[in-house]
Amino acid sequence: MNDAESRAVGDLADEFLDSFGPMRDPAKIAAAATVAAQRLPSRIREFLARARAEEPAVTVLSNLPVQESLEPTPVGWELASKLGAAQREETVLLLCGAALAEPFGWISQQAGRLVHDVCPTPGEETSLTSASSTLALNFHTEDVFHPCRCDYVSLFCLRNPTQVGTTIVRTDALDLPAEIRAVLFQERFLFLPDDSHSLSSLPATPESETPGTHRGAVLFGPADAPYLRFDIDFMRAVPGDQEASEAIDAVQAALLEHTERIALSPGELVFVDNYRVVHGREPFVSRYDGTDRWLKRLNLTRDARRISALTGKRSVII
Ligand SMILES: O=C(O)CCC(=O)C(=O)O
Ligand SMILES: [Fe+2]
Repeated sequence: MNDAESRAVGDLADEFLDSFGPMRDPAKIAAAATVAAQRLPSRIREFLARARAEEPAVTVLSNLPVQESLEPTPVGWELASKLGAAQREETVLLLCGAALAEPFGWISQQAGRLVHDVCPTPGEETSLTSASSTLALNFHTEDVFHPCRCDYVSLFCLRNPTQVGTTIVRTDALDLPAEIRAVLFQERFLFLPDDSHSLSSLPATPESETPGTHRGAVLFGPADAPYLRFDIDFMRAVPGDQEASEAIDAVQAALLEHTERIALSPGELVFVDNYRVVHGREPFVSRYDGTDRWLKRLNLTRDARRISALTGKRSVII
């Protein structure tokens, strides 16, 4: 966006923050953001409306406002939450996201916050969560286990001094043999909650000891341009199904052949279509000196009523 549009987004964020203060009530904030997003510059609303209609794999907004006086990168989301770090940037993400789809969160993830912090955390360097650093994050569908997982995962870059790449693979790029595709279209796979979810907040399921486990297919939707659900670290074939297990390996191998990278710069916001793209992250070295990479993250659904239908509650926090 141009500088005038960027300023207008910043002004709208300030106005929103003045009216609503820190984000305490997620349902109220999400609804208010959807209304306020109508006042974003028209070119941005049109751009995002087109993205919603045409389903591009990734959509990027650039030149969004990030304050010169941005505070040091917090060492983890808990501290960020306690400090209320980068509230203005959080609001910018919320407003832009709400122009594309509906914000929601998880009670089991980052304590039910609507906007998350993605920054390296001491002790988590090799974890399988966004708080890691030295270990690459494998390609994954965000929240692969859940039927209400987001349509878009949005990542807004505040700091990325060493240009660490977010890695992606477009489902359309995968050229899998027909017999493997046929297996992947069948519900022969178990998807598990990833380590960013606290298991105690997830419902127990009969299918497995792990709460929140869900059975489903890897490919679904349009036969000629299928949607994908995949996370090598948090899925497995139904026990005893060797063919399904081999199909998982075939997908993982294909993903590694079609890797693209997006190294976000401050002020860039990427909306990753969570049905059409899997994403991950390159490894990097964290410094914990306030200059580390820092993103804000927001989950977006195209239909929040799906959440109410499933949970039996009118809530934007699953
Ligand atoms: O840090 C990134 O670029 C992506 C991390 C990630 O997978 C996520 O936050 O969902
Ligand atoms: Fe992710």
